[in-house]
Amino acid sequence: MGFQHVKMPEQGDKIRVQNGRLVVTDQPILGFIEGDGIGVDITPACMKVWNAAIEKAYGGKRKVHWAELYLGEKAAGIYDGNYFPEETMDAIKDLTVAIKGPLTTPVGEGFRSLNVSLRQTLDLYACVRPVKWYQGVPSPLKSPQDVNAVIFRENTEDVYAGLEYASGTEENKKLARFLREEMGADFFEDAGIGIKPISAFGSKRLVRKAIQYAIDNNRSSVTLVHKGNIMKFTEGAFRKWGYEVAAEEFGDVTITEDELWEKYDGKQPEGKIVIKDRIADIMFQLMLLRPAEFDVLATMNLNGDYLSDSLAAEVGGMGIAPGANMADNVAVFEATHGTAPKYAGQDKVNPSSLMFSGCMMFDYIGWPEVSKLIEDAFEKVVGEKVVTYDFARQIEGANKVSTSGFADALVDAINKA
Ligand SMILES: NC(=O)C1=CN([C@@H]2O[C@H](COP(=O)(O)OP(=O)(O)OC[C@H]3O[C@@H](n4cnc5c(N)ncnc54)[C@H](OP(=O)(O)O)[C@@H]3O)[C@@H](O)[C@H]2O)C=CC1
Ligand SMILES: O=C(O)CCC(=O)C(=O)O
Ligand SMILES: [Mg+2]
Repeated sequence: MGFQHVKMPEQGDKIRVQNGRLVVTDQPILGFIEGDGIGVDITPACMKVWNAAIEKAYGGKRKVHWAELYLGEKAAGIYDGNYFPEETMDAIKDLTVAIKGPLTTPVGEGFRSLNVSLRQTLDLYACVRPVKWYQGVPSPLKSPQDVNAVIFRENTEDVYAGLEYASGTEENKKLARFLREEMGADFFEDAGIGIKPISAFGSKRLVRKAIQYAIDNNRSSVTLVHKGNIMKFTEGAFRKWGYEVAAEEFGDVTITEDELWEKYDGKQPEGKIVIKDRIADIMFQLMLLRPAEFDVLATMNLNGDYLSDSLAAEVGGMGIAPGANMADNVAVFEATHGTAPKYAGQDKVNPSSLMFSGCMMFDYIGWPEVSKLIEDAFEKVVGEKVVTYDFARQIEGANKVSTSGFADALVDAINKA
């Protein structure tokens, strides 16, 4: 495949998918996108840590050949103002696996989110965000070790679908007229209008992936999070479709919460995953007060976006929350946080969110030794109170270091492991 600006490494092999399984050689090519804002700080820092852990784990037998791809401001500089070059999409499809830094989205005006466009263009329908506590990390909870959840957030529809019509525009007036005259709707004259599509197809494939993950990883429950009491035919339908997938496709390994009590007196039977649901507002309280009751969470797009940042706060904050955008055959790993513009270029922020997204990526390609080394090094370094500013402000007597200083401390710990 010929590219205009993307330079594929001279060595290395593209990851392939055969019969639904990844084929990864010892010399894979992985795509990376630096990202806007603090991308310039965290991406090089993470590269150092990832490469050191790979070298340590495999002693030179395995190596990643990195291919830089472009989105956002860096892309605009290279592709004549184009923030979202098509060849980046082609390259990600070609490479199958990539990792990206955060990308800026203007608020209330300007272009649509590049992150959302990426997810929709590549149909990366599941945003997977594990939330767990590491020893030594500061937390506002009394028992942060009880937090061990994995959010499966639908990533392509909901109010993120881009069906939004600004107040005062012709399109808005046309739609408002239709809604009033044909549908009997009533709302203020000058309302901006957004449409929230939630489909059976999108909901079911997301919940299917969440249940499959729970099966593959020995998880005990999948909770469908929704506001179905208010938005009955979108969020309520998500709940209904979620239970349908569980019953129709995983009936032999799942039970509902009602069945748990009616048939098993509340004692979870061996080999069964409990499917339950909670209304979104109470879910935020439950995850603070009784996080141990929750495991895999399946959400629509907006609820999952909110819940991700809220849960991150329970285990150290945005600086440590990893994630992945996944389809069945393509995956783009990324931090949960954004571009934190006020810190851009200051070598200040915590690189751990992107770093742990990388760990998810190495697990995904079948190199778990790499993530194990990084996780162990992280606990060792943080245990010695060597931390970036975000943790330092929550830890008494911390030794505050820069982004690159933290990466260097991790590399040192990895080399000594
Ligand atoms: N996937 C993506 O690419 C995403 C992109 N965005 C985009 O990012 C831009 C900024 O969004 P905003 O809402 O400010 O959210 P951000 O996540 O960028 O930043 C919010 C705050 O979170 C903390 N934070 C974020 N990253 C880190 C880190 N690595 N280490 C330590 N602390 C961190 C900082 O807190 P403090 O101020 O307390 O120090 C920061 O001010 C917007 O354009 C938004 O659209 C947002 C989310 C995801
Ligand atoms: O696309 C964006 O700018 C924000 C996306 C976001 O907040 C997220 O995916 O968590
Ligand atoms: Mg978000």
